[in-house]
Amino acid sequence: MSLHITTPLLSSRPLSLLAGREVLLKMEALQPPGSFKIRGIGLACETYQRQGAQRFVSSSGGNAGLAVAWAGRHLGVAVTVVVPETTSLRAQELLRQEQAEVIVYGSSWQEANQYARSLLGARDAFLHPFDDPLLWQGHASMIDEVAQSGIKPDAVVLSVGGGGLLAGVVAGLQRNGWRDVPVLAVETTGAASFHAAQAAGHSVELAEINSIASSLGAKRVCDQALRCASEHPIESLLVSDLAAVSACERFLDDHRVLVEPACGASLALVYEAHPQIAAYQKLLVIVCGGATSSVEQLQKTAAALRG
Ligand SMILES: COC[C@H](NCc1c(COP(=O)(O)O)cnc(C)c1O)C(=O)O
Repeated sequence: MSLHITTPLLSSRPLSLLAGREVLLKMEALQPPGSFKIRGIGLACETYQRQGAQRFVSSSGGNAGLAVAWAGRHLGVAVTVVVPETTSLRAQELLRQEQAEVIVYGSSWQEANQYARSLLGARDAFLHPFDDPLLWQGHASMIDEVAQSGIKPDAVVLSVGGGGLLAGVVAGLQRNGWRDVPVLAVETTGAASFHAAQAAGHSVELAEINSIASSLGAKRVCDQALRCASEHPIESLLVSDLAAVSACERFLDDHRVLVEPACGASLALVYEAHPQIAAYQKLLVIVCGGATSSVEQLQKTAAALRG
């Protein structure tokens, strides 16, 4: 019994009409903790529990931390999540709702992460939000499900934060014999760590993150994401914060599902008719989800961005 669910693969009528091509949606927003994260985090937590872990420790104030908290509650393992002061009260509330111990420490993820690691004892397992082979192996299951449906996409659209979703989807494409299916890897312009690494030809750390898509806010992508870029066709694309938020608003109307701007970034390729999608007839969008938004927050952010 896995901790994640098999999610719907929808053919979106409104997005297909808008794009003039078939747009398929892998609805990871419907995973119980609210995002795709539970696929990889669930596999990692089950593995670490089998290896004797009696506590899971995470430094993610976002959806990865929430997936760890959800997995711990279902596996009967204690969870401690260390989050920076910038973490929203809503995110902290969601973590506590899953019975996780929440420690607020530091003004950045880096500080919270260092403190989280300092707490680790012999019986603890640290769950990294994106840089762990078990995460990539678990995330790949979403592509297995697409292959099992008998539908082969011409390209896959996904969002990039630290690169764990990208690494998982590429692993899934390769293990299903789809090395010819390119990935359109999307970031917001203020969180473009993968784009910077691609341009530089090596790993790059951004000086700062400057995007409302906070769940994409990793200053440096994992090395595995760069390895994927050297062995699989990947195009790195950027969208604005406004395009990402507008996509969330339109998606809520079109499909009645609220997602974070991190997910809106991918949907924006379709809603903004990005030229890069014109080459593909059957487009698969990973609707990665995200639980730390609210309708009120989305509307406030959109209004602020529109000025
Ligand atoms: C800073 O945050 C990293 C990570 N969120 C990552 C994330 C991504 C990107 O996934 P990644 O590329 O990090 O594996 C996409 N879409 C959503 C809704 C996400 O929450 C976290 O939750 O700690």
